Amino acid sequence: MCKVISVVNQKGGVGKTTTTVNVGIGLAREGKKVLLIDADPQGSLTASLGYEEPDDLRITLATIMMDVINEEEISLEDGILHHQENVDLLPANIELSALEVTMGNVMSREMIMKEYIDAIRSRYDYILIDCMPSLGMMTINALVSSDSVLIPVQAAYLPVKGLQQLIKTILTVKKRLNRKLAIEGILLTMVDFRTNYARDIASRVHTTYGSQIEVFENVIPMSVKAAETSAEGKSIYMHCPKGKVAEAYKNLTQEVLKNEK
Ligand SMILES: Nc1ncnc2c1ncn2[C@@H]1O[C@H](COP(=O)(O)OP(=O)(O)OP(=O)(O)O)[C@@H](O)[C@H]1O
Ligand SMILES: [Mg+2]
Repeated sequence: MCKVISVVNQKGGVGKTTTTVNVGIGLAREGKKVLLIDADPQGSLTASLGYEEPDDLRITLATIMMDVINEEEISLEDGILHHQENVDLLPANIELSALEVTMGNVMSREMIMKEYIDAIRSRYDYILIDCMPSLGMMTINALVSSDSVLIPVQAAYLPVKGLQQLIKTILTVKKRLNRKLAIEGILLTMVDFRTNYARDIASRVHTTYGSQIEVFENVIPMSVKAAETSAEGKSIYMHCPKGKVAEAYKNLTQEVLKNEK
């Protein structure tokens, strides 16, 4: 059985892409068959897996979704790239933003990505979708396609308001479009444990959301090593295998594995 997880937060720069890469490759290292989908026109996931010029790619998520809209036959191999660390990638580039505009007039526009994912999901154990920093139609499509949502939150401050908006959107999608949608958990990223401030925030997340929503036990420490990986085109496990970020993502991967399918 395949589990589809969207990595979502409408706030930018909170670690969505870094988490998608390192949980995705973490799951692959545990023997799981993994597909990563870039659902951000910035193409950061695509670039951080080593495809430095996403705009040069011919087939991307946008092409596939356009084919779904036009009811064209899709070959499931189309557009899938194979990364050296044993994950597959469906890339994205700037064309995705044009598609988001086009989708405005399409019938059942929230269900386009789901149609594709439902067709391909039997080939994988996990599909992770790296969402863009907005709650627009592309992110709604990802939520509709998913079994659960992983929410990275930057621990530098607690954006309570932003999180409430996000949780409201998730609950609306759950009510109207995707009954089975669950919240995988809130993940604290870029945590600096040298400051008490970070500890405060960690405990505030637990008190504000802990009972209602799972907060992952593992948090991701702030480290320049994490920032370097995106430029290297590989995971933290290859870039700095003995570091604390690799250890944190490894433990987080175990938590994800433990969560029921
Ligand atoms: N644990 C960490 N410690 C230090 N820097 C990090 C860490 N995780 C990610 N970064 C860096 O912070 C920046 C933002 O991370 P990332 O791209 O993963 O966020 P994002 O939420 O996907 O951003 P966007 O909203 O633009 O898609 C990147 O430069 C990344 O390399
Ligand atoms: Mg990103």
